[in-house]
Amino acid sequence: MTEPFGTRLRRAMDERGPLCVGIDPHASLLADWGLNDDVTGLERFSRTVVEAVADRVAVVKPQSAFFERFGSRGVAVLERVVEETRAAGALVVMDAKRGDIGSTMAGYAEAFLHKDAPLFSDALTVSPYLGYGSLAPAVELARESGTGLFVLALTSNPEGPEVQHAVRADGRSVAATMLAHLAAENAGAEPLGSFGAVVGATVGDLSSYDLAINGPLLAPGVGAQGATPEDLPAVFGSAVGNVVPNVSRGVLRHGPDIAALRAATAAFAGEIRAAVAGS
Ligand SMILES: O=c1ccn([C@@H]2O[C@H](COP(=O)(O)O)[C@@H](O)[C@H]2O)c(=O)[nH]1
Repeated sequence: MTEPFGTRLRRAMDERGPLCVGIDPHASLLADWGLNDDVTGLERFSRTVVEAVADRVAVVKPQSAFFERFGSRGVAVLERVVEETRAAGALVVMDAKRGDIGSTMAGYAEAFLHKDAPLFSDALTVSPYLGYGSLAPAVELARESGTGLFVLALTSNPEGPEVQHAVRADGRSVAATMLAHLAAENAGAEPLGSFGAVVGATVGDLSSYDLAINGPLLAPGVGAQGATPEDLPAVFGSAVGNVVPNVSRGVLRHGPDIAALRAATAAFAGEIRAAVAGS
């Protein structure tokens, strides 16, 4: 029986620190690395990042969009990235942001969370904006396969609040409702639940939100989007110990040199550790 994702993630965070490095092969980054904007460039880029970081960070988050844009050959590269990352000891959070009616959601869940799937990942980002209940097949399969979900709650982009801050008839915001659903999923889980929220490090004051969901908080926005490791304690308060900060371009812009990628990763990891320890 596979250990639950939350258990595996807690251990990885304790051993390696909480940093998640994102693999986002933007066309502009491929060019900066001297690579062509084609499948060969994609493969060289992403496997270089895996070699540089997957043996030292807790989590790697491939951004599926940048692989899908090359069609089946790009997805084949993504399969190798997942396999090599897991072999090097990091957990893979597949950032594919899937969300659909329940019957179709079952298909997406099979694609990423079934142990025999070519893209089997430790966790998947999902969108609850067809209604949280539409995610039920993914929750069920995640429980069976020892994987996890990260549900978009308070995203890092400036457009998010128009949906996520909207107030429901019961007076709760949409985002607070998602957090409450996650707290219910994770009730009783130890040391950490497997059902996390995506909460951007850029979103500012979260004091009106209950982030105590007993699950991980994936926090994109550090680096290129303007948030810093020092911002984390103020944004996440007492939940900061469960935060998995993601940095993609902030690390990737230092490539293709492996030593430079590792130095940038170590610098972010150190700043995050110091900020969390001092909070
Ligand atoms: O709210 C969200 C949810 C996901 N993301 C993703 O994280 C990375 C951020 O990349 P940076 O280069 O560090 O800005 C990217 O894959 C986004 O799709 C997010 O930014 N915000």
